Amino acid sequence: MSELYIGLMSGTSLDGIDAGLVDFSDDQCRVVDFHYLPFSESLKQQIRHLSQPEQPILLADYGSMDTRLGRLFAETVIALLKKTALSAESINAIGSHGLTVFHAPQSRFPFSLQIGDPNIIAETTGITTVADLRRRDIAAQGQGAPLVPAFHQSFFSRHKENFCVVNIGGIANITVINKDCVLGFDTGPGNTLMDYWIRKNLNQSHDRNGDWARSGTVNPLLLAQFKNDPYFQLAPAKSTGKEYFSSFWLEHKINQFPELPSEDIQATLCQLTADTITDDISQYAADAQETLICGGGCHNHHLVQLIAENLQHSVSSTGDYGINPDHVEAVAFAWLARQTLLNQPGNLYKATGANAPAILGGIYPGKKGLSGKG
Ligand SMILES: Nc1ncnc2c1ncn2[C@@H]1O[C@H](COP(=O)(O)OP(=O)(O)OP(=O)(O)O)[C@@H](O)[C@H]1O
Ligand SMILES: CC(=O)N[C@H]1[C@@H]2OC[C@@H](O2)[C@@H](O)[C@@H]1O[C@H](C)C(=O)O
Repeated sequence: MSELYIGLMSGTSLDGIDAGLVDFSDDQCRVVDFHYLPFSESLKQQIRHLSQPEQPILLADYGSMDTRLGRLFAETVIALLKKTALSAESINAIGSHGLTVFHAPQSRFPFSLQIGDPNIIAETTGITTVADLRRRDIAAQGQGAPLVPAFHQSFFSRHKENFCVVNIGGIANITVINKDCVLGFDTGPGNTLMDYWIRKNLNQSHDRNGDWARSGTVNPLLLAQFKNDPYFQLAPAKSTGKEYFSSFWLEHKINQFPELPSEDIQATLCQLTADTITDDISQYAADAQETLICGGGCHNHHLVQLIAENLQHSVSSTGDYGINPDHVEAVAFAWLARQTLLNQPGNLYKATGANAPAILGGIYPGKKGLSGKG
């Protein structure tokens, strides 16, 4: 008998919505189907505007975007179900990450804000929806992020021991798994700064295969200036976001390099992402035997090559261990919803820095309430 969950993820790259339908029966994790709904350019711009730390925003814009994204998340689920010909009744629950508009775990009143109203998802699809998955961990003094390390441990440690998983989305995060401990934290920028820079200079959404970065030359002075940022020196637990590694961050750092060709800046940003990931692997996972990569950055061949050059051990894709690298985050949120409905903790509290394991999220019942599927 199948045990079906849907994971919904929209990450810091603001590219669109990932929806994964996952079967967890027999303690397995099988991706049955996947659907991706890309955001239009104008929607991306409006979301970017909402998550600019320096700009005032209207509460009305915030509220209507919460509704608009809730509807888009629901639409994505319906499109996914249509593909599979499965009914809403056959799905146990949806785990919805929402879209992070601001992450401030270190502020005086720490918070992490995800939007995409889960009431609308549950009402429209009829499926019980688990959402708001970060704030319970923050309430327990944690960072509220990253949350995927618990899933990485649960799934990938069946196949391996002594390894790292690196997710390279807008922000990059790492999970270190060995016999003695499991660690997980954000290493810093993944693709977000490279995406910004190529959008500004070449009007492209991302640096396809890393070809533009490869065409430039790394500037060692600028690289040192980037790496000088205090975030990289912080000990875990730590997490960050694109409100910190922002266009302002980059523009401020490159101010002193007005003559530098734009492709050299891209090359230096790519090196920064690679080096900060591998410096953390060397520091926190010195005896790891393999690094598995997932997230959109795995398609940036130049970046993956730089990572592999920096490491002494092999670098592979999570696809080699059963999960397509573009699916891992959505699958993890399906798993987190299941954890919550099973009354199990979802946070790896030593990774997030919380003071205890926590059952994460709010539950928005589907058409059948909480007693049955859907
Ligand atoms: N072919 C490609 N070549 C280079 N980079 C790519 C390619 N395809 C995707 N990417 C990069 O991957 C990014 C999307 O990655 P992903 O979907 O994992 O991010 P996310 O889930 O939004 O982020 P996060 O994990 O931080 O929440 C794109 O913005 C782009 O920078
Ligand atoms: C606040 C927030 O949305 N953080 C994201 C982001 O994207 C990557 C990294 O920064 C990670 O900390 C997290 O996402 C993954 C899914 C996580 O929580 O594990």
